[in-house]
Amino acid sequence: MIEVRNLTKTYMTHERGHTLREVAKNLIRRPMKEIRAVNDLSFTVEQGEMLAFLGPNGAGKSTTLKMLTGVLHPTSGEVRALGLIPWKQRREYVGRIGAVFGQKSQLLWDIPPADAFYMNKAIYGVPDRDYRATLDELVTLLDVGDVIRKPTRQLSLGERMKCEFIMAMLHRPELVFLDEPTIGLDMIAKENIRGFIRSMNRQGVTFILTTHDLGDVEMLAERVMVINHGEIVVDDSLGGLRSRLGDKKSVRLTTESAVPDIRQQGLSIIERIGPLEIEIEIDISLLPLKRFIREFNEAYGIIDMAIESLPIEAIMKELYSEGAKSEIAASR
Ligand SMILES: Nc1ncnc2c1ncn2[C@@H]1O[C@H](COP(=O)(O)OP(=O)(O)OP(=O)(O)O)[C@@H](O)[C@H]1O
Repeated sequence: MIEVRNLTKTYMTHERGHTLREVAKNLIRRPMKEIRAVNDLSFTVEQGEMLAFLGPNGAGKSTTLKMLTGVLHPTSGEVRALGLIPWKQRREYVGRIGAVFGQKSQLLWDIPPADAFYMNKAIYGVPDRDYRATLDELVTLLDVGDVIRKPTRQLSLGERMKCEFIMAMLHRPELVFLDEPTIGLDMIAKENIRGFIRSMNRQGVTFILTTHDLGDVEMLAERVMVINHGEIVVDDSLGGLRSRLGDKKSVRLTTESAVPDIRQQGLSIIERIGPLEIEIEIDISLLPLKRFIREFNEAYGIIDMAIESLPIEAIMKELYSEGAKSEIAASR
């Protein structure tokens, strides 16, 4: 469905300088600096996949998505999506893809979503019967029968996001790009939107999701691609990602005597919750749980304990930090 080969994008910007002297000098000379936002990306996405495309701020996600949607020309490399070259066959391509940006609205502020939907019908040339059938299905799925007739400015964020999804799906796109689709939503609204995305995915729609909300990733994605400094750091299933970084557990303990600042292989203190309460991270490949519990019980007397797999946040923190690349490469 999508084939990306050696995709690279460099931006040329003016160097400003750090000191006042440099800034003044650079105002006259205007030296240029090259920023390699995306560096030699190659990957494929199959039809029906749900790919989370992640990375820290400035990693190159938006730049990649802009090239995949055809808004931006690459400096070099190739993209073939739905059999088309996005930035060359843009008209045909746009008719087959959809996009939802949590921070940008496609609706019009003063008119009801129902009218904006009708405008999109005309823009995409959706036949009457298809339009009515799709609208009915989406409105029922998202439960927005009354909502779509109110002016957009009167809608809650959750209601507006549901309408943004209808707007993006009315022409039945095969491939949909989502950028922070649940940003700012409460838990119920997030779950509604995630449920909708899942049901569209079950119907065969391919999704590429960019988000900083790891709840979206855990609830939606099967495959996770992490980029940093414009390069792929990881491309794996969510389960594979967890095991790749070692079998880490978070242990919350209440003890009879305070646990001191200890240094032990496979163990690190995450947080001191109270004088006798502590959260510890354990890599059980280095420090088996049984041994940890025995030693801690003997030394500090365990009163209460809760063990959980390390949340995906912790895994992402490692991947987003400098040096993540070498760590992943070493674990391969
Ligand atoms: N138009 C531009 N001109 C110059 N540099 C740019 C431009 N757009 C992006 N960049 C730079 O390219 C790099 C990648 O930016 P990009 O917006 O793709 O990152 P991102 O992963 O989407 O980040 P975020 O999560 O913050 O949105 C950054 O260093 C950014 O400053």
